[in-house]
Amino acid sequence: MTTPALRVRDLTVRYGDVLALDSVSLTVAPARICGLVGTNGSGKTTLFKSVLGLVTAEDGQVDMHGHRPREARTKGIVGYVPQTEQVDWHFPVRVIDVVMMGRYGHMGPTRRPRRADHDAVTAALERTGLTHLAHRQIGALSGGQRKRAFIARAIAQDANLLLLDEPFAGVDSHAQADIVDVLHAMRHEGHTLLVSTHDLAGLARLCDEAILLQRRVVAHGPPERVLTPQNLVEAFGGSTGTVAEGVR
Ligand SMILES: Nc1ncnc2c1ncn2[C@@H]1O[C@H](COP(=O)(O)OP(=O)(O)OP(=O)(O)O)[C@@H](O)[C@H]1O
Repeated sequence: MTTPALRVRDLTVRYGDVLALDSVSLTVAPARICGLVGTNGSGKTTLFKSVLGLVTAEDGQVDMHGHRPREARTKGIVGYVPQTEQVDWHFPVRVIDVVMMGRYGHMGPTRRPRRADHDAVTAALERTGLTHLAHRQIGALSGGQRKRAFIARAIAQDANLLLLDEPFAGVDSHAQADIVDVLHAMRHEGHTLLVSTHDLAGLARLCDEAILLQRRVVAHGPPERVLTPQNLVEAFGGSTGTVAEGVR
């Protein structure tokens, strides 16, 4: 059996009295796109933070090809595309500098870019259609362009496992289709992608598999088997009719 790109076992995370993840176990095989869906507060970001080693688990284990989260993050084995709403856009930095940040794990402590780093940044800007905006301040981009800049950073990083937090939020349908193409190309090259999204209707187009999270894993498998009315009611509440409407 192939070694999973990501293995999470019995992961429990609490913030004080709040139980954010309750004994979550899952594995994702290499070169797969796995959608992560659930209500607000269902633990998606907490799962990402756990995989990145940014929160301390009460119990359980995460590993990526034998690497523990913190090590995987510092070695650039796992990469993260944040919700762009969480970023300080007044920070005076150009698009090309943001994308170069993806190369830090490949550089020595001096962080002096070499030829391979410049080449990787150029290629990532091209892949995301941002070459003409490379020298613009990141704060002067549109929402969709900002997302693409962070995806370009992740491409330049060349991480084995990539976590994308809501890459489609606030992005028009044209730009969404461009992002989906880039993500499919990354999967084709062997990257594994875990993508949190509220876009249930677009899940089957994007993903090979999906995880429905509600503090614990409600269902995990092919999107059409995960998004059943019963599972959706369990995760989102409401009646089967109203929830199922949302994914048509
Ligand atoms: N730093 C924190 N301190 C206390 N509680 C927290 C903290 N971060 C998250 N929580 C709580 O943990 C639970 C899971 O939050 P999390 O951010 O992981 O959910 P989410 O699925 O990413 O939500 P959303 O879709 O709104 O981004 C929520 O109840 C949230 O209020």
